Amino acid sequence: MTVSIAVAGASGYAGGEVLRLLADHPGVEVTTVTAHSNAGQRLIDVQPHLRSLDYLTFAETTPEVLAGHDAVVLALPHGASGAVAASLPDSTLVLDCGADHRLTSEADWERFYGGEYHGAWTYGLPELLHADGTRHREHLSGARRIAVPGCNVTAVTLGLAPGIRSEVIEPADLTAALAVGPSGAGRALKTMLLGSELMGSASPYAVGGTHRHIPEILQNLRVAGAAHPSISFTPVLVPMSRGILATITARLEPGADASSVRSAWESAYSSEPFVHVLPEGHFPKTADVVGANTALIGLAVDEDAGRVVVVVALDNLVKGTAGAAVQSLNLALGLPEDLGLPRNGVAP
Ligand SMILES: NC(=O)C1=CN([C@@H]2O[C@H](COP(=O)(O)OP(=O)(O)OC[C@H]3O[C@@H](n4cnc5c(N)ncnc54)[C@H](OP(=O)(O)O)[C@@H]3O)[C@@H](O)[C@H]2O)C=CC1
Ligand SMILES: CC(=O)N[C@@H](CCC(=O)OP(=O)(O)O)C(=O)O
Repeated sequence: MTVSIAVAGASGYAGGEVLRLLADHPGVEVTTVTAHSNAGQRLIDVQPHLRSLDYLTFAETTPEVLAGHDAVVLALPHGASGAVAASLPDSTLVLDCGADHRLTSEADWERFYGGEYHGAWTYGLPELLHADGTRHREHLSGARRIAVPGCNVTAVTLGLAPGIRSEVIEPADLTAALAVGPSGAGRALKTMLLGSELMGSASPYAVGGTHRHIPEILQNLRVAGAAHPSISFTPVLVPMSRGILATITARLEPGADASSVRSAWESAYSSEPFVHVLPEGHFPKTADVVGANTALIGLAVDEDAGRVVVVVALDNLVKGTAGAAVQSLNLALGLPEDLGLPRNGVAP
């Protein structure tokens, strides 16, 4: 049976990437796409790279338009998906690429986002290691409401969870500095601004513990077993269209060494199709993962500093959003988890 899907916010970057993956997914058919200012336009006039979807025209994003599908993917700005989702039947699988249903703490929502709190949904990070050794994918089977993680959050969580679960790193005093591409900010970021100010520069933003992904990272680290995690998180916008390179450090627990560190990460991800730990001495680049639903992890122990250094690369629009949405959709519907998901990137 083919699953019928509507994608809301399909004129944006995240929605466009969801469509690129679904277009080649053998188990689904995209029957409806919606937009806001682009409603009424043909999809391929706005997303000209999506040639096989030339039969689609953007409708308005309304509950009526989205009703009647087996699955709905929401790729709307923060605050826009809560009300839309609430009007869809419980039996419809709804995946929200935005933040509206990620945080379990209403206080965190109010502090970092504000506006109406809609409650948390099942979290869409299948590889998330729980403190008891289980994986989060078990919670996704049969789920009908899924909150897709933030892209920076995915990188930092995948980078830290094995060390926390196996108690080789201290969950307080963590640091993460991320080089991020501007596509993470969506299509709304002004093109002229990108050309004149972003190119040729590296620009920090949300410095000093203010980034809205911090509570989501801490929430995940608690799931992995950290009682009181704390992290200093600094993103830096760099001139690459896609990608995140997260450089994360953590203090070694007493008694932990290079061997126990490597074994913690390798055992956590040895069976994962989309998360790979690189051999000793190898570190990932963002260019290695462009277009792929893959996160690559490099590890080192800095003996002098007494810290583990974890470097994670992923494509913010694939493993950081659209790929995570499709992977979660597969699990929710009982399809093979990797169906329709590219493991290989594009190069150069
Ligand atoms: N870009 C990324 O790497 C990631 C994005 N996300 C999340 O995905 C969601 C979409 O982000 P992204 O694609 O980057 O953003 P874009 O700005 O590229 O796209 C936003 C989409 O939402 C539509 N839209 C804009 N305003 C409204 C509104 N008031 N009501 C309904 N629809 C509206 C736009 O329509 P139109 O263009 O026709 O006006 C467009 O389709 C966000 O919640 C974002 O946080 C999550 C992880 C990573
Ligand atoms: C460059 C840039 O601005 N990137 C965004 C990442 C967007 C993302 O992960 O998604 P959500 O907005 O859904 O949380 C940021 O750092 O906030």
